[in-house]
Amino acid sequence: MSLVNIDGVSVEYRTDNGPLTAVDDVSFTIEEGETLGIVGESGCGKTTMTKAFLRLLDNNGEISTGSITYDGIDLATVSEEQLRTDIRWKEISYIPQNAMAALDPVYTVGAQVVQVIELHTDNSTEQARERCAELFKRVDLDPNRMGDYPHELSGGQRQRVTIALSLALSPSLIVADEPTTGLDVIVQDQICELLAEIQDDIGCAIVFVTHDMGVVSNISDRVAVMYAGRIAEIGTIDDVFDRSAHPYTIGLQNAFPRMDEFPASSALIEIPGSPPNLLDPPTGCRFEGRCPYATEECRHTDPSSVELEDGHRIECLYPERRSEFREHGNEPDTWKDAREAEAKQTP
Ligand SMILES: Nc1ncnc2c1ncn2[C@@H]1O[C@H](COP(=O)(O)OP(=O)(O)OP(=O)(O)O)[C@@H](O)[C@H]1O
Repeated sequence: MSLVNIDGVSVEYRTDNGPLTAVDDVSFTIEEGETLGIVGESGCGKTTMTKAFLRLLDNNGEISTGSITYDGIDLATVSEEQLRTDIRWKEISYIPQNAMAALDPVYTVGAQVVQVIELHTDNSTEQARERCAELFKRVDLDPNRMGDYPHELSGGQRQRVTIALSLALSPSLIVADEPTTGLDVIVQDQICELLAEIQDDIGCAIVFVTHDMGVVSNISDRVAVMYAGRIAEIGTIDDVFDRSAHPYTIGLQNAFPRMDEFPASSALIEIPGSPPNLLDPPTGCRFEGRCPYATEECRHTDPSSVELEDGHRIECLYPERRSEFREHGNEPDTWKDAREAEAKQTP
């Protein structure tokens, strides 16, 4: 049985310009003990999707349809009280994008971890402090830093504190939203390694959000590629990287250097254009305007999810053309026509 079942979930924000559907009818599962990477360009709905798990959405956002089932509980509709007492931290914890914003500047970092332990367990303050010191050691922070304020730590150290916090109650699922953003490459690697070690230790599942295909290929067992609020492709690392079937996935791979190739064997190719405005998404396939293989049909018909092999799914009208997409998808000329079409449209 899957740890979490996300079924037909849409998330809508109320804005001055009307409703904006940031996540649109998305379905996938999270399996026990796996790392699921969620990847896609800025604004495609990754943060919104992950915040929806714990109903941490901004005040103007709500889950408008669908269910998110964890251990028989629908996280989309469970009471705030039950979510707070039984789920957040204990079962599912969240590592936010910006560690500085997540930590309270007026309390020491140790006090913040101790408070979470005291609030959710029967531990005495003494026991909670001991547990906090253990957690600090686990994330390679000197327990003497427990008395420091967030601004006294480096960015990487602050992110280690949020990881310690996320581990405090040994959850079954840690949701990490771009935990390495803003950190230098060496610290990024260290944080990814730390998360992988922790997963081995406590056997939790991790959802790892990033816009970087290189990072996702390094850390994940499975990958969901999001585009304009939808899941363009989902599958194992091998499905998504070696048997990519959606032109968007191929385009994203072209745009990032491969972690296992240094120096890079080919020049990076950007995907022309930009994602659609989610206040007024186009009819048909959302990637149509940027896709080198798009047809007239793509402009009118919304692709539904097609399963290619066990668990490998894409939303594309042409699953049978996937070998052709793969064969030519990493050639600059393939994307040139789409670039020229885009240039013609730009006044
Ligand atoms: N509070 C909000 N009110 C209105 N629109 C929002 C709000 N938060 C996000 N959005 C919009 O929802 C869409 C998805 O945003 P989201 O932050 O989930 O994407 P993302 O893929 O995580 O982007 P990034 O990588 O930049 O964090 C975007 O169009 C964004 O502008």
